[in-house]
Amino acid sequence: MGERIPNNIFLVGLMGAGKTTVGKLIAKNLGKTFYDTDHVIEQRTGVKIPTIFELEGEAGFRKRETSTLEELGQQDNIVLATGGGAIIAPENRAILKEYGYVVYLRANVNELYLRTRNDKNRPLLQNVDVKAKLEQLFHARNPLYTATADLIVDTGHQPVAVIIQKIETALHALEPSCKP
Ligand SMILES: Nc1ncnc2c1ncn2[C@@H]1O[C@H](COP(=O)(O)OP(=O)(O)OP(=O)(O)O)[C@@H](O)[C@H]1O
Ligand SMILES: O=C(O)C1=C[C@@H](O)[C@@H](O)[C@H](O)C1
Ligand SMILES: [Mg+2]
Repeated sequence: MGERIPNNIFLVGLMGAGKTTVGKLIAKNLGKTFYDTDHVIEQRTGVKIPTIFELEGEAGFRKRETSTLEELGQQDNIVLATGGGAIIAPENRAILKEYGYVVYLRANVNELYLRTRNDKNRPLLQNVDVKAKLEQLFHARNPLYTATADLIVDTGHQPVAVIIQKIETALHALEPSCKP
């Protein structure tokens, strides 16, 4: 970790893990700029993510996600909420590892289900058995989030304030040269 640009915090985890919610507050507390790859992509295209999936397929969205990550990763002193699927591509994982301190917000499938079941802006969870889909995604992605993370924080049954406190405590405990 000593050779990495250490000022950025990248939040990873499944849909509903709380990356956007937690990221905004951490950025405010630490005086960093907040970005969310999903929102940046929506702003640039002028449409919501389900529309990008409809027009360009998941593959088209993933290309946009990688180029957005590449670009934002070059910035300094940011907190970045990544899309839930950003962890899939090896090149994305390399960007995350190289340019920031990676925090995995982990929650179990039941919790994620309760948080996402009524959301219409997550195309992968429309017209499917949401719990079964989340289970499949958890199974496929949990090892990748775990392997990529510098810090894992459980977010199930944890108020957002407690999650933020845990992350900030972990950051304070780091060597000064490794602190984001
Ligand atoms: N610790 C928590 N406890 C209870 N509810 C939470 C917690 N964290 C987030 N939520 C709620 O869960 C929902 C999803 O949170 P959020 O949008 O921050 O997740 P996300 O990780 O950014 O998801 P996505 O990958 O789809 O963008 C929101 O309604 C949010 O208020
Ligand atoms: O888990 C995923 O693959 C996704 C999560 C969201 O953040 C969005 O990036 C998109 O809906 C895909
Ligand atoms: Mg989000």
